[in-house]
Amino acid sequence: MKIIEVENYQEMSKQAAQYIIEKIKKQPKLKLGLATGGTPVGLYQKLIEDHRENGTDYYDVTTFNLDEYIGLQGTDPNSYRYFMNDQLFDHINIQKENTFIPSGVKEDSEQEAKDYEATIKSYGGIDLQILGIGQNGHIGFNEPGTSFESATHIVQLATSTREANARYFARMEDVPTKAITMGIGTIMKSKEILLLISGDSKTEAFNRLVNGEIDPHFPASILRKHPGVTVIADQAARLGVKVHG
Ligand SMILES: N[C@@H]1[C@@H](O)[C@H](O)[C@@H](COP(=O)(O)O)O[C@@H]1O
Repeated sequence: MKIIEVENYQEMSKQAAQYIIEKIKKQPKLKLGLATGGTPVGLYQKLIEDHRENGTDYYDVTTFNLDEYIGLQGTDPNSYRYFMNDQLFDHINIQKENTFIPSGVKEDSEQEAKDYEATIKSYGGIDLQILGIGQNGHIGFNEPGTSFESATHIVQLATSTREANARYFARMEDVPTKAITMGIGTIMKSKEILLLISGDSKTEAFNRLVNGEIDPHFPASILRKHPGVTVIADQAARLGVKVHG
């Protein structure tokens, strides 16, 4: 696991954007895995700025998002489809039909999970997956205890995750209790992974990520076994953490 130490959120976002832009230049048909949450917002802003100023071309890029809430339509401002359109897709020249996000409103969500996994496979898999990390080590919505081999599936959200995401909703009761997420196995099949970690609320997660045991109770720990992982961590997230080994 390669760790890039940066000073702050802005710097993390800038370096992550550069990383993606370089990749797209080399591989215009990049299959790019994307994440939601507060962490990648700055990265998406940098990509938009760059697209405006330098014209980086997304026409042939295909994207796959990690997850979606069950029960929210794509037009719901709290859905991850809405978030992605609003924060990125509406501002670059990507073809909307090439942006995949699992649906949270299919009648048969188990089938939707299978179909999503099959779609990723039919495109030859993900070249570069962007990840954030939850305080409890979740990646996508893979909560502690999820099998490292899991494919896209339906999850019951941990109370701590619902609380952490409640800031986006009017009331705690409005936060969905379930989500559909790529599995840890799906994420691990990505050729390369770029994990972003910022802020003092993530210090413990950063410590466990780089120094802890590889254990399903801290899902992100499995990333240490992936040969192509880069972590960009800002100073607040690294505060006091020594990287061993
Ligand atoms: N499903 C998302 C994750 O993909 C994200 O990494 C995590 C951290 O969010 P944030 O970046 O807001 O701290 O929260 C959510 O639960």
